[in-house]
Formats: sequence, structure tokens, C-alpha cells
Amino acid sequence: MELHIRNETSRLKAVVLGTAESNGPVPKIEDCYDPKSIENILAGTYPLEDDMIKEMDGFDRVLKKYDVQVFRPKVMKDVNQIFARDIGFVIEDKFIRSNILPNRINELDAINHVYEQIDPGKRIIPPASVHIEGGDVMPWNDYIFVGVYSGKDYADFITARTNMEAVHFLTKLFPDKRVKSFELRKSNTNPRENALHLDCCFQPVGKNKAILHKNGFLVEEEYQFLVDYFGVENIFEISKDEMYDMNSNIFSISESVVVSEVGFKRLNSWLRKQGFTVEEIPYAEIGKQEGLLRCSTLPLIRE
Ligand SMILES: NC(=[NH2+])NCCC[C@H](N)C(=O)O
Repeated sequence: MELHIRNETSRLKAVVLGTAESNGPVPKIEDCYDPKSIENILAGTYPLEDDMIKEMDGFDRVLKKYDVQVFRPKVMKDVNQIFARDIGFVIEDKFIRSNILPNRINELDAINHVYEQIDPGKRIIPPASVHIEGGDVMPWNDYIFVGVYSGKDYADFITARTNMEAVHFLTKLFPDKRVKSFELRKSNTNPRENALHLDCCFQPVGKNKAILHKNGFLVEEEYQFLVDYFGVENIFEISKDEMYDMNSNIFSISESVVVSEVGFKRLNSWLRKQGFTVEEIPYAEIGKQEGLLRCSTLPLIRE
């Protein structure tokens, strides 16, 4: 397989889509690794496997409608394998294995059938000191945008998944790219104050537009860099509640086609006004685990 990913929006050819099958029983609070799952468990609203399978089937259908080759992970018993995004990622022709949260380590083996099709010389395994998850990594042409948390209390945050070592690692691995990091706001307890990954508060769409949530960023100048880079007229700024609902986590099939959640009324109407084709699907049950459409995918080949 010839991998090729240069950005977030070029025409998608092949992707891994996670699976909600055998997602396991409702987790114990102490086994959760994001505050939104905890909130839903406490409220008795944690999503049912059947509902999540239906949502992911709907996503699969849209991808296939656009002739995208869709790989699925091998189903592992009682393992949450919905968020394929985080277990590895592709930049240019390289597949980088994530050093993911130890709670999620089993998820990696499930895509061995894909991994084995990749030229061994293009498989990258970062050293153990590099903490990195695909949700924090966004190739954007000459840039690689990376969400990080570098506070001294990093180890206290199960919601902090990517460290500065990861930024240095990517800088060395891609000497021709500009690696730009963004400090993200973390909370283990309040999902409205937690940018779990960079794609929970930012995502480029189309050729030159972006969805953005200011409060997800800890450093004002870093947020401002994105506003200046895309231009304020090309930015769709989302509210705290919209970030909580994961509006920045839609998914691009191409520069003109996006998959979005059916409830994202304000965002979807903005996207249509900008000329996008918006494929709306229900995905709010998956959203209760603090991940959405981008998080469920691991793009392998874009044009
Ligand atoms: N790329 C993402 N934003 N992924 C979301 C992952 C959500 C999952 N509950 C976790 O905490 O790991």
C-alpha cells in the first residue's frame, strides 16, 4: 500500500474506520479516560453498543458512496475500538505508530492486517518517551499542527496525550515541514474545559477554512496564529457547548464534501453557505465518549 496524506481535506481514497462492535460493558468510573464518558455514566446515559454500531454503519455507507476504500479493525472482545484516529497516523508516505495512553494499547494490534501492507521502511515507531495520539496531529501541507500539553502537572492529566517530545520527534522526522505546536486546555473532570485532542477544538475544512474554539487553547498567541493563518473571515468560531458536542470533529472526504452530525445546525448551515456538500448523519451517541467523526477515522491515502 502506497500511503499518501499531505493534509486534512484532499480527496480521500482509503481510510481505517473504527468499530463499535464488542465495545464492552459500561466502564467503571475509575477505568474511564475522558470526562464526558464519566458524565454520561453518572447520568445513566452511556451509549449502547447497538446504537453506536448503527451510527458507524451510517458513516461507513457515506464513505463507500464516495468510493472510499474502508478498512475496519479486527474486532477484539470487549475492547473499545471506535477511535481509530488515535492509534497511529499517516504523514506523507509514513505510518507513525502512536504511543497511546496505556489504557488503549490493545487497539493497535487490531489493525495489523493494514499495518502489514505498509512498506516496513515506512513504518515509524517513536521511542517510549514520545507520547503522541493521532487526534493531536494534523498535517496541513507544509505544516504539521500538533496539540500538546507541557505543564509540569502533565502526569496528572489522563486527558493529556501528546507531549513536547512528540513535537521534537516530528520536527526531526519531517525536516522539510514546519511543526507548530498548540498548548491545549486540559481537565480530567469538566468536558467543557477539556480539549482532549487538537481535533476537539480545531479542524481545517476545504482549501482555506477552519473550525475553531478559542477556549481550547491555553496560549492566546497560538490561537491567534490560526486566526491569522486562515484569516478571520474563513473561521467558524464555535461556542463552549458546540465544542462539547464536538462540532470541530467533523470529517472531510474532499475539499468540497464533509461528513457532519445531523444536530450541528449552525455549523452545517455555515458549511453549506460556504459551498460545501454536507453529508449529515446521526453520531451523537458516539459523541458521548468525547470523540466524533474525525476521531473515528485513520486516513491512509488522500489524493
Ligand atoms: N481524536 C480524538 N479526539 N479522539 C477521541 C478519543 C476519545 C476517547 N474517549 C479517549 O479518551 O481516548
